[in-house]
Amino acid sequence: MDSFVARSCSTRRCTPLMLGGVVIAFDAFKTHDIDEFKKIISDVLNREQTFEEVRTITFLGALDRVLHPMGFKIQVEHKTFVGAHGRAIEEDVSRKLEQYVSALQSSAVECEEKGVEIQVKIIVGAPLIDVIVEEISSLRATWTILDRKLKKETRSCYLKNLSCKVAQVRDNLCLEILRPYNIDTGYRNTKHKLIYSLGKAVPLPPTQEDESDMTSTRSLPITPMIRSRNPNNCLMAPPMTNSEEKLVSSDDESDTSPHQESQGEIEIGEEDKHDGSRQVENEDDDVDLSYSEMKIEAGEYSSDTSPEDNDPKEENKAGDEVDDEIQECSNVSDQPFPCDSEKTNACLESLRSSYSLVQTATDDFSFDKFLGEGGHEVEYKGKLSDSKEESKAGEEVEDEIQERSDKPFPRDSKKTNACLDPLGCSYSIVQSATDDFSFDNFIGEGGYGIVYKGKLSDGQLVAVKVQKETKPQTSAEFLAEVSPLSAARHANIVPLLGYCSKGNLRILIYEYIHNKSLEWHLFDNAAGVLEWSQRYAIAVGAAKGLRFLHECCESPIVHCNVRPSNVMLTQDLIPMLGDFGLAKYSTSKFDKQRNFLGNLGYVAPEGSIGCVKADVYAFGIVLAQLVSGRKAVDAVPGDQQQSIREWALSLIESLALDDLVDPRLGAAYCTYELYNMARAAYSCLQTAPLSRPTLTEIVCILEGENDHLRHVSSNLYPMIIRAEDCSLLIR
Ligand SMILES: Nc1ncnc2c1ncn2[C@@H]1O[C@H](COP(=O)(O)OP(=O)(O)OP(=O)(O)O)[C@@H](O)[C@H]1O
Repeated sequence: MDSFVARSCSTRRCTPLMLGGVVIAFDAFKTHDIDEFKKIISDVLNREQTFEEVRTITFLGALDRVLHPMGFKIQVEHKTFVGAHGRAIEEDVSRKLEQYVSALQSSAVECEEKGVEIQVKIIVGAPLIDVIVEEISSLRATWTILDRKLKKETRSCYLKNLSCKVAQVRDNLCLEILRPYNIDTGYRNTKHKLIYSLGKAVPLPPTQEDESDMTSTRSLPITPMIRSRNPNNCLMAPPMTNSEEKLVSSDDESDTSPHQESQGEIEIGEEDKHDGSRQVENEDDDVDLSYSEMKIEAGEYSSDTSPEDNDPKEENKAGDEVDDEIQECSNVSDQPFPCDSEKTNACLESLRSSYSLVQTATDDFSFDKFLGEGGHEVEYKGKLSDSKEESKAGEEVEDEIQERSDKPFPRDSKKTNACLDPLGCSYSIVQSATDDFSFDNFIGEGGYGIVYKGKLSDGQLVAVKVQKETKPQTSAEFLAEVSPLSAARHANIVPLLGYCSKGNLRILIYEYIHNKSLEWHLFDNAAGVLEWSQRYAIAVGAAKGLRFLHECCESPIVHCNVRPSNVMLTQDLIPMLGDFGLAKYSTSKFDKQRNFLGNLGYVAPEGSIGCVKADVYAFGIVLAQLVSGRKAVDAVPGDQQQSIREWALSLIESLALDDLVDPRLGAAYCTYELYNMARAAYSCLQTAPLSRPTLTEIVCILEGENDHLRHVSSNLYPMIIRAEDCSLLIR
């Protein structure tokens, strides 16, 4: 052993896996104490007489089943290594590999002194025994050590099929030699049970110098993950074929030492083949782009780090005139709505004028200007006049509305349209904008009110929502309640531009969103079929909007009515959440019952609608609808109704994710995004509210920030939590 060539730390870093040496085979699905593995290493190093000429110790972990992050066990077979299952397998393998590599780093020092390399390889395939034998043959092991947790009854099979020398770990952790000589088994490596593999060398612990290098490249793993690349599946390493063996043997000709590099098996970037010290980032560049987003890099995720990737400069530009609290949100990278555009501000300010202007705009809420009605409001079309005289007259007439001035509108009032009262919206403006709430301007009626389309004097289109019934409250109380809603500005939130009240009438004025609601796009016969990429983008955008309401406003805003009809779409299909925070305004028993029934498919099992976890549940239903194109509650034969939740959860639990997809899409969908959408929906639809994720977590799941799942409740992701909690025990 003393004669072994010492290698420098830098060359160890990126050394491809080596052939030969001692292979320690273990069942990677089971929990292992790393101290046991370290003891095996010490025993091998100390028994030079037995394990002569050892240059490499390979920990070969085999998986014939993996624990899906959703908590199910997946039996691995070739046919399961597709789509969502494939991703789950890949993630599990990556995670395990990183854990073993980092746990074995301290032993790498001991090995380095004796010129021995340690490497870890995780292989996936079934049956376990076949895949292990096949891989040991490919690795050309001189010795195989069978871990004590491999099934004892299979020992004779290993002995029969392995041509190399064989030892085993006994329960007292001592090594026992089973066969100290090679045999010819006639094994020809033709079974190809291996489905997928990933391996890499265990590096020495970083020196101080290395650490400073690493800080400059952020918290990248100490050693790079070496991935096999296959034209058909970039992460899949096929069993070594004869031609690959030849490739290795041709290298052997120039290097007669047993220290051979398996170039045909674990493929890395060209540079790596020549220069082992290549930087990690470059290596990742070699990974197929379609897979790069799913890469898991230990330690890179911080729960403090926002996954948002918006350009902060753009946000700051917009932020000049945005409220302070919105600025705070932009600091955590939530994109504020660019509400300071001149046009928006002018309209916003114009809408803060007196009730009389609304009255004028809608011809005193004439039926002609009636647009539609929600459960809470009636919307009228109104036409605004920008004449100063009219505004003045309106203010004089509507003294009552002056009440509102004791609750100043919390926004910048510098840009006040000269003709309007900056403290609230004039009724006459709304009245005129909606042509006195003319029928022509009626858009529709929802649970809270009737909605009218309106046009302001500067041409801006608005949706005017007139509450159908209101609880007794003063105008001041009303304004105090809605002003936080009007302060909520985000790219995925329908801006509340203004509001006014007259007597019992409560009016909310929103920006008009041109392209109808998600409900229409999913379910109306006149709508075209939304493409998969559009659905996925809508899911992510809507989640960001809801995240903003829950997590970025001064005090959290519970939407209370998350459903496709409240996801409005722009012409570019950007989703905008509307109707948020309104449920509390509904007072009549009839409306409450109507809203409850209307929302039936979206109400969480605990029956609450006024808390963030209830919003999360409803969002899970929306996700399932986006994927499947199904109604929240569908009629099934026999006058029965089936909730989308039951239907979707049973498919997700049986991992039949492809069956979730809207049949109108055929095969035109991305399996990775489907996996993320299903995973997010599954988490949202948990029965226990506390098991449901936060919106930040949902965005991470949707965008494939899988490492973040470890922050989600342990009952959903036991495997991940356990591994994290116990550094020595690896599952
Ligand atoms: N900002 C908006 N821009 C354009 N159309 C809108 C806007 N807000 C609402 N609408 C339309 O007005 C109609 C009524 O909407 P409303 O939100 O009141 O009812 P709903 O969403 O059908 O039910 P619910 O009150 O339960 O949310 C719907 O057709 C909706 O698409």
